[in-house]
Formats: sequence, structure tokens, C-alpha cells
Amino acid sequence: MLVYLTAECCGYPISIFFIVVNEFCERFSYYGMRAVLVLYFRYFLLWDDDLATSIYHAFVALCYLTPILGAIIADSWLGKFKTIIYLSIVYAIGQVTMAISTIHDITDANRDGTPDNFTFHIALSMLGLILIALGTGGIKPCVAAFGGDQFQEHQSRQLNTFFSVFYLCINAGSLLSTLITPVLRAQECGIHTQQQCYPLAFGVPAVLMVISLVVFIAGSGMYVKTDPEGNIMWSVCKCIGFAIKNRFRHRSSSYPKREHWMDWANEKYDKLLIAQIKMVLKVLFLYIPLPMFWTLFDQKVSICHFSGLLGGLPDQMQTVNPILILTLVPIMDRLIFPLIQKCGLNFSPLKRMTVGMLFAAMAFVSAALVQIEIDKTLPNFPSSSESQLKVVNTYSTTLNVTISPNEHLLIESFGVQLHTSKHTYSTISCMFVNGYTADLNITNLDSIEPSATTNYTLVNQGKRDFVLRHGEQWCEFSRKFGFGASYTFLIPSTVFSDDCESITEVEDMKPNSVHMALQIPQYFLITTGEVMFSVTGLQFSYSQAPKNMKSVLQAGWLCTNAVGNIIVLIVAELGKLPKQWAEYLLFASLLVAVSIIFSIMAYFYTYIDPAEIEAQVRKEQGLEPEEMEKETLEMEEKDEDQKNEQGVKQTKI
Ligand SMILES: NCC(=O)N1CCC[C@H]1C(=O)O
Repeated sequence: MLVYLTAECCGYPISIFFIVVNEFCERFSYYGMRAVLVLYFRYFLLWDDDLATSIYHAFVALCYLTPILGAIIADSWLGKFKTIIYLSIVYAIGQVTMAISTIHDITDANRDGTPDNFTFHIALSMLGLILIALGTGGIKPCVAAFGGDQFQEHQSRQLNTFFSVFYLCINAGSLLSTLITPVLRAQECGIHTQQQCYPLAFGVPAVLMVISLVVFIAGSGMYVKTDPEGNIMWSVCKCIGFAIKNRFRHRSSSYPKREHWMDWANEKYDKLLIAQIKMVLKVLFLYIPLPMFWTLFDQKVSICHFSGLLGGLPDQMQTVNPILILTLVPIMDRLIFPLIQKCGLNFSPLKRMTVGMLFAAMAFVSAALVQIEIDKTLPNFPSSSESQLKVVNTYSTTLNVTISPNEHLLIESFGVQLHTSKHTYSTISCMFVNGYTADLNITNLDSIEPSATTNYTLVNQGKRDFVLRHGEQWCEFSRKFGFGASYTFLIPSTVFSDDCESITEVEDMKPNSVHMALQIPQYFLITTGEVMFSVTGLQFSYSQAPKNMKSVLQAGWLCTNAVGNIIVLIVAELGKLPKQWAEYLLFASLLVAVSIIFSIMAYFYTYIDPAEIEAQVRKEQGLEPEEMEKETLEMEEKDEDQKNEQGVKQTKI
């Protein structure tokens, strides 16, 4: 039998250090790039909000679908070590391509600060994103499983801690990069003109990916590397196909039933392979309801409200989640779970995952309650069958206005953004009505003709100054803007004679009065849910997988995330419920329903020790320990011969 002597530190294999540092750098690279991606789409490629978020979610979904490919390559062909190296190279190339695509000077021939050839930038960035998705998704199931492979049988306690530390590293990388890359983006840089520095914001993640690869290679001499046992995925597909065919051929009731439908492959396939497929299928079946958790998680409850209230850069708001993860993982691991165990309660992995889902559902209930409070502060918006008419009197005396009920009115809809409560709550807007007798120029706005209005314009929170001009005449006025509010300013004909004093302010929508603290429970709940659900899922997927299909099961786990993102995309396309809080409650109820289904499925699941089952099957097949050892030695010798042969071939070339 092949025994690895691994160097240890505090009971942990030293090689783990390289793997967690590699994961930290890789997640820095991934989340850093993701933090500025939507902004790049919106403000560099000038895409609208819908297109930008759709492409973003499609990209995230792709990142969690490609693990299947990585797992197949690793478990059937190259092994985890080589797969991680090759796909990391693809990943780094993708990040560099992405960074290059953000250099506006490349196509800015007229040097006006905007790219002239958007097709070039779009094509390059899409190529970069595809390579990144291939790389990040491809290595993801391999790195976690490869980390697990470093532990020996006597280190099962350390193995569980490893997955928590692994998750901590993911979120430490994510936290740092989400803080840093938005700051880099906010810098100005360029060759001909100075613009927002997207090349730096995408370039630093590219450098981190290269570092991640270097760190991984540096640990090369210390890893436990298990080679794949032939093309396992192909064997699995053939075996499943045969079982289905054979079952169909023997569908008559005269044939005795078999315990499991995979037992119909017994005639042709090795019992060990059949047992391993059964283990994997049982877990994959259990994963069917899980995407619902990620659907809620990826919607990031009311992030807009929070970002505005805290006054940070909007792309930095994604840091709330990793900060809470870094706090909650140690608390759960060191305090809550041991305490539950001390109370004699069996808080098994599947129970933890169910409770995690319930926490996420509670986060959405909490979001719904906050939304109801927010809605109370909003004006009554007209329904879809009504209109809102605003009459502004810029005349110097009182006017009577009568609207005949049968008369058709042409109403200009200049207040459209007022009618969507969710999005406007995190912004401030204002418009001006010109009651002056001539054209007026207002700071940062186009000139307005007499009796005309500007559109609603977004402004920043706090005190803002405006200068009004007509020819040589000018006056200045300033107003304090409350977050989430909307204002109309009426400019009278006397505006210059009283130095802007007579400008009247109408508050169309009140400033945000819901306290920021109300948002905290939903973040806390969803992250507690994530720790129970996601960290446990990672451990569970490793512990329940047969040795030769560890990456495959990790990929299955990651796929639940991909499907969750695809559901987010579909929901966005199908449209929204008229009330935001109702939508939150709908999602919460769906997740509660799903967690009930999952808990029933979990009740019937029996935890296994794959190594034990494999040993038992071998024993049943008549392979005694010595024979098993002999078989392993033979396989290793065969392996060695193959490697030598390859070596000879290589020297011949
Ligand atoms: N806090 C989020 C997080 O750590 N993750 C979300 C999907 C899985 C995991 C990751 O690996 O990034």
C-alpha cells in the first residue's frame, strides 16, 4: 500500500498552508474582479442596468457550472494537481485579457476619453470572462478536494477544521479585494486622457491569480497526489447506461426485483464501481432542492438601502458578507456547535444545512418587514390604471384649475423614477421648474427654457450648491439633500432680484427615515444561514464521496449554486410582484417549503464512510487485505511502468 509521510505542524499537514494561501489569492482575484464588473458594464461599456445584471448573473452561473468540466478532467484524466495548474494558467490569461479590455486608450483614437470601438472591448472582455469562468470553476472542486486529500485517516478532526479555515480564506480574500478594487477603480489613469482606472481594478486581481499559481506550485514537493484510476467518468456513464438498459430488458414481473436499480449493472460491472456510483447518486439526489438557498443568497437582500445609508462606495457594500463570515465561522465552530453537542443534541451535517436554509428564509422575512416600514414613508403611487398629475403655478397670483372628467389630457411622464419604490429609495433626485422669463443655466444641467422643467436628476447626499445663470446675471443657492428623497424646485420670475432667496422647494418624496440598524438582522441571518449551509455542504460533499470521485461530488455541490443563479436570471425575466415585501415573503415561503422537503429527504439518508464501504465490497469480492495490498502494488507498478514509458517517449521526441 502507498503510504505518504507528510510533514505536520500542530497536527495539520504543512502542504495545507500552500492550498489555503492559494485559495485566498484566487478568491481575491475572483471577487475583486466581480466587485467592479457591473460598474465596468454600466459605465465603461455603457450597458443598461438590465443587460449589465443579466450578463453578470450569467457569468456567475457559468463560473459554478464549469466545475463539472474541471472535476471530469481531474478525476478521469489529469488528476487534481495537474488540473489545478493547467486551469489556473487559463484563469490567469483570462484575468489579463479582461484587464486589457478595460484600457480605453487602445481604441480612443480621437482622445476624448471614451473608447471608439466598443465591439473590440466587448469581444475582449467576453473572451476574458469565458476564460475566467473556465479557470475559476474548473479548479474550484479540485482545490477543496485536493486539500481534503492531504489528510490521513487519523486527522479527521483536523479535516473538518480545514473546511472551515478554507471558507475563512475564501472570505478573507473576498473581503480584502472588495475593499481594495473599488478604490483602485475610483483612481484616475490613462495614457492620453485620465479616466476611472478600470485597468488597475482588473489588473490587480490578475496579478493575484498569478501569485496564487506560484504559491500552489511552490508546495509541489509536499502534496499527497492521487492519480486518477483511468477514465472514471466514462466508466460511470457506461455503467449507469448498462444498468438502465438491463433493467428495461428485464422489465417483466417474472424477474426478481433488485435492491437498487444500479444492481442491474451487476452482470457486467465491478461491484466496487457500482457501490461507488450508488454513493454519489444518493448525495446528488439529496442536492436537488438546494439551489433555492443560493437563489435567495444571490439576490443580496436590499443591498441598495444599506449602501446608501452607510455612505460607502456601492461596490464596497459586498464586504458586509465576508466580514460577517470571518466573525461567525469561528464563533460557530468553537462555541455554538460544541455547545449544542454538549447539550447532547445530534446536530448532524444535514440538520445544520436545513437550519441554515431556515435562517436564510428568516433573513427574507426580516427584509420584508423592513420593506413594509420603508413603504410607509413613501407617497401613494398611482396604480397601473391611474396617472399622477402635478400642476405647478409659476404665475404670481392664485389660479383656479378645473379638469373636465371627460377631457383627454396629454401628461408628460417626467417623474417615472418616482414610481418604483425599491430603486429610488437609495437615490436622491431633483428637478427644476423655470418660472423666469428667459432661458436659465443651472450647474451640471442643460439650460431650461421659460415655463419648462428639467428631468429628474440624480444628486449626491448632503449639502449641494447650484448656480443659476442668465447672461451676466447669476445667483447661488444650496440645499441639503436627505437620502432617498425627491424634490422639485420652483424658480420664480424674481429669482435674480432676491439672490435666489425666493426659490421654493417641494418635497416630492420624503428622505429615508427608516433606521439603518433595521437592516442588520437580515445580513446577520443570511450569513449565519450561509455558515451552516455552505461550510457544512463543503465538508459533507467531501466526506460522503468515494476516493476516486471527490472532485465530482464537489462539482455537484457547486452546481447547486449555478442553478440558484440561473433561477435568479429567470425570476428577473419573469418580472416582479407589485410589492417588494410580497416578493421577499414569497421567496422566504419557497425556501421554507424547500427546507421541509430537504429535511424529509435527509431523514432517509444514512451517513456512510466511503472507505469502509469500499473495503467491505472488496472483502465480499474475495479480495483479502493482503490481496488488496497486492492489487494496489500491481496497479502502482503498472502506473510506474506507464510513467517510465511516457518518459521514454518524451526523450525520444
Ligand atoms: N461568502 C460567499 C462565499 O464564500 N461563497 C459563495 C459561494 C461559495 C463561496 C465561495 O466559494 O465563494
